[in-house]
Amino acid sequence: MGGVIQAHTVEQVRAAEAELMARVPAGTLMQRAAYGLAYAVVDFLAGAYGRRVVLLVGSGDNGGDALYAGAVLARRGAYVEAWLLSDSAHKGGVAALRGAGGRVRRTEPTGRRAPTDGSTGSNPRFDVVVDGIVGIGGRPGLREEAAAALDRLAGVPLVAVDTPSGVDVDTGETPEPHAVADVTVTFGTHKVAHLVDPAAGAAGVVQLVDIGLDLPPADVEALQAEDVAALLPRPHPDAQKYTRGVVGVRAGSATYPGAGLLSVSGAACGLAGMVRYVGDQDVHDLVHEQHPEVVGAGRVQAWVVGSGSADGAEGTLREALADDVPLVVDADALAYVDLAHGRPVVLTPHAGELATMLGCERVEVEDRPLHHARTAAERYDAVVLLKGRRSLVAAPDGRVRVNRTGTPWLATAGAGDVLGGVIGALLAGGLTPYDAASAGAWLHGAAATLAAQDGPIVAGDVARALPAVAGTLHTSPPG
Ligand SMILES: NC(=O)C1=CN([C@@H]2O[C@H](COP(=O)(O)OP(=O)(O)OC[C@H]3O[C@@H](n4cnc5c(N)ncnc54)[C@H](O)[C@@H]3O)[C@@H](O)[C@H]2O)[C@@H](O)CC1
Ligand SMILES: [K+]
Repeated sequence: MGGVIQAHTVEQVRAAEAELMARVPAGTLMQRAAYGLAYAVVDFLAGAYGRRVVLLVGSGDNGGDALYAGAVLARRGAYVEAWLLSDSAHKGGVAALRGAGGRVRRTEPTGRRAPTDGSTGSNPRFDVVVDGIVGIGGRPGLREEAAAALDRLAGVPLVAVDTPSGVDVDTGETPEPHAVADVTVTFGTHKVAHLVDPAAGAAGVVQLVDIGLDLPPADVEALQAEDVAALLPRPHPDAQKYTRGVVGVRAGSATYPGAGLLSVSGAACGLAGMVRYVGDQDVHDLVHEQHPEVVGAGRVQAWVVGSGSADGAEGTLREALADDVPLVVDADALAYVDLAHGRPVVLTPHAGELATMLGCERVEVEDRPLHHARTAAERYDAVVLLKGRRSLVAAPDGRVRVNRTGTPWLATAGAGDVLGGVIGALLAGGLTPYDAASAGAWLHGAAATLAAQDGPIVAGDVARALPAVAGTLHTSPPG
């Protein structure tokens, strides 16, 4: 697929690096990385001359990248000071920085303060910290010296080399202290920690420097607009409403009528040929007021079940399962998800609901979202969309798509109901559960961002913005 962002594991990166290193002169990859890093820092600082740069340097090649980049910056007129956080540091890098006029200092032993200008609080001395403490060779967490140096430099913008030091690169978990970057400059490919929260939240803006690696397909990826555009169903020139797919909604109840209405609003985004609503008569009337095109019971190609279904969730799910079609199972119906075993299903829990499904605490899901989304997808043999800042769509075979669209304004009541509806429309349009969930999450986040341009939003605004977002993806019929 066109622009899809792939995130590889450390093992995959190491293998690709070894293969490439065998074919190019020694040091080539590090030079490519260092130049890419140096120019990203120049870009970040809008220049090099006269800028003050501090490098935090660990014992490995991540520190080597920082030192060589520091040499480039020093040659371009920056004041560059390296703080070596360990007894050993990349020798060639240290020599290069010294040769370019940079300063190299060993930090005080563990527990003592890092070298400073004597000032306290923020560090007006430096314009940027380059975090070369650890990269893909690091264990999660920071040694005391590294943590102390970061504390000392708190408030200074930080550019991370390859990854923010201290995060778990392959899982995106952040169990220990770690660096928090404004920009992360990574090499060869994205790593899982750049896409998956909570680590992604510590990576800032991620810039990729191509160093020529040849990589296999990744298990973790993020769709871009062009990928979503390629997935969306388009009406065939001789389409009629039934061939475009009919999505049915069984959601809402006398207690929660709005959930039914919002699920329908998402389903009525225009990407399916028809929307049916089956449920409480009062909800039906409410739906009709706002969506006169919605019809009642009949054949569907996909069901959306569970939002606001309250006590009726189990019965509603059983009724939907009587039709042999794909389903979106949300909210109250998630408690009965075993009934849907073996069916093509998208489950759409938030962290609390997933915790209940897996018999663990919500905080465990929030700390390890990738692990728990994958576990649930395997256990329930279903596509699991774990909702969050970076929603994850996990397939039973271990593949995961991370959604990067959206806005904090999307944290609003009923937004999840709209999401279920959109995914249902895409299922009815013939997408696989994995594609429907990931494209639906992308559209939903993008619609929220569009709607929030004019100020705070409610869930209905997200639904209303969906057709415009689909329009930006050129979903007009062919011909
Ligand atoms: N291998 C390659 O071909 C390339 C590697 N590059 C750079 O090299 C990095 C990987 O280098 P390395 O394999 O040397 O590993 P790192 O530099 O990431 O870290 C390993 C070193 O850090 C120490 N360490 C591990 N965990 C730590 C912790 N929590 N706190 C403090 N120290 C810790 C280890 O003792 C080890 O010496 C990449 O992230 C990238 O920045 C780039 O130069 C591009 C090419
Ligand atoms: K780093």
